[in-house]
Amino acid sequence: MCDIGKKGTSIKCCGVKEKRPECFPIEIPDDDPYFKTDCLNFVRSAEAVRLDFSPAKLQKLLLVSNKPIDLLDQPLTFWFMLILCAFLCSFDTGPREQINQVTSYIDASAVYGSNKKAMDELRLFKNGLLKTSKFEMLPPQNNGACRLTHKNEFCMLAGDFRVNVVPNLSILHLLFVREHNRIAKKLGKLNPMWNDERIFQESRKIIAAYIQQISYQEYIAEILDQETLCRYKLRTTIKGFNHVYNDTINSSIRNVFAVAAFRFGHAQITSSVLYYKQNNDIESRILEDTFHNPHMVQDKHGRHIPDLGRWIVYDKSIKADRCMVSAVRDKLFIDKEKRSFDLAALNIQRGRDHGIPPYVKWRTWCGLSKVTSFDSGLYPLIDHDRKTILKLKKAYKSVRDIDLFAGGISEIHLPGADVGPTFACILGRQFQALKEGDRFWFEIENYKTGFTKG
Ligand code: HEM
Ligand SMILES: [Ca+2]
Repeated sequence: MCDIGKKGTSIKCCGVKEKRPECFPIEIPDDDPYFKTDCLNFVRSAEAVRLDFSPAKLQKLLLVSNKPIDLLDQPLTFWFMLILCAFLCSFDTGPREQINQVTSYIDASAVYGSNKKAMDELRLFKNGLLKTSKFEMLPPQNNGACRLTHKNEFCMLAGDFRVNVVPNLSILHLLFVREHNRIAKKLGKLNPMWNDERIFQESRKIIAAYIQQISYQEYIAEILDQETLCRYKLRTTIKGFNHVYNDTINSSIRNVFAVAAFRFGHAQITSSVLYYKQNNDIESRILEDTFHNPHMVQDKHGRHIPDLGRWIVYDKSIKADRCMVSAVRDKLFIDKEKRSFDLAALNIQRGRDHGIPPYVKWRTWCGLSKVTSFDSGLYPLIDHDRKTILKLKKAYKSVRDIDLFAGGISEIHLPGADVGPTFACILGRQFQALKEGDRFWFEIENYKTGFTKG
């Protein structure tokens, strides 16, 4: 999300005389249990042009005084003018769209960056290695926005700009950088004729395959139920090839996936970050102290990294229900002046910023039962418990107003899943597109871009 103004300064939308067009601040009601101010800063996502060549749009262009033109009877210049016009006209029409900052494909872009320039900055250009700093840590970045509380600590650089948000995220970035370098060293030894470029790309191919396999077989298989996994063909093969690629599938990230469904993980965030020590001792820090603070990772030259790793491996994640911990609901990115954000509110407002249709519309899109009322009549809410329905009724005047994030996160989970039916459908469809529309998917047989039979 872009909230950078001129010369890299943040855009202020609260307490300013003249609001900029990018501003869409959240009004805070007087009875808010935490916030004492009346305004929460919110900057709209950068807008993009939507090139609209839909049949409806073209038909509109072809109508002259409400009479359709005979298409078969037109000279070549007409077609040229038509295409030019469609292109130019689309610049100022159509709904507002947003821009992606990272590649949609599950291509290890969090490790290597989303473009060549970013990748080159991360490479050592020697023996296929990625850059690290002293004690095999991530390399430093100069203009990162970190809260440095201890001497000699630094903001870290990785393939994704969110690397410093919380320590448990930072160590996952680090894990894959170290693994890349471990593989690169092995490949270099096994293939003395390979140059830096070949070792680097082959190692990258392996890391990307690891991440695809872990995402589908370990993660998605855990968060979704068997039926959804089957319906959207999300399982990967254990052995051999799987020719899943379909060049008609659009693998980009659906707006609804990014602004609502995949944010279900925000309800799994815990209030503390823990060290699970080797001697079974547990140490914890409150989450809000760890935002953008590399201390837990870099303390004692990274001695606690395995302790953080043990925590994320051994501890069960919490249920993704409608409750979010105070550390992100009240104290997200809290600063010295005690200014903070509310992640649930940001999610809902981001949905409105991007113009996402409401909860009930997504149910229809997913082929789920119609909803026309909260708890009465022919089509009431059927995937929420009684207490939640009452809460939704209190918050929204009409059932048609329920924002997708609010309606989706509070659904009763499908058996064996971490989400309810609406989010399961949106996640399932997105993950299917990310797999079947990926020419470099790791299960595809291709001697250059894929793997040989093992
Ligand atoms: C402590 C952990 C986390 C923090 C502090 C955090 C914070 C944030 C923030 C501040 C945003 C931008 C909100 C906005 O302005 O719209 C965001 C976006 C998002 N988050 Fe999280 N998040 C965390 C964990 C997670 C997890 C575990 C998941 C999913 C499993 C997740 C999924 C997403 C998604 C999909 C977006 C939208 C990204 C985009 O459109 O570019 N987050 N998160
Ligand atoms: Ca990517």
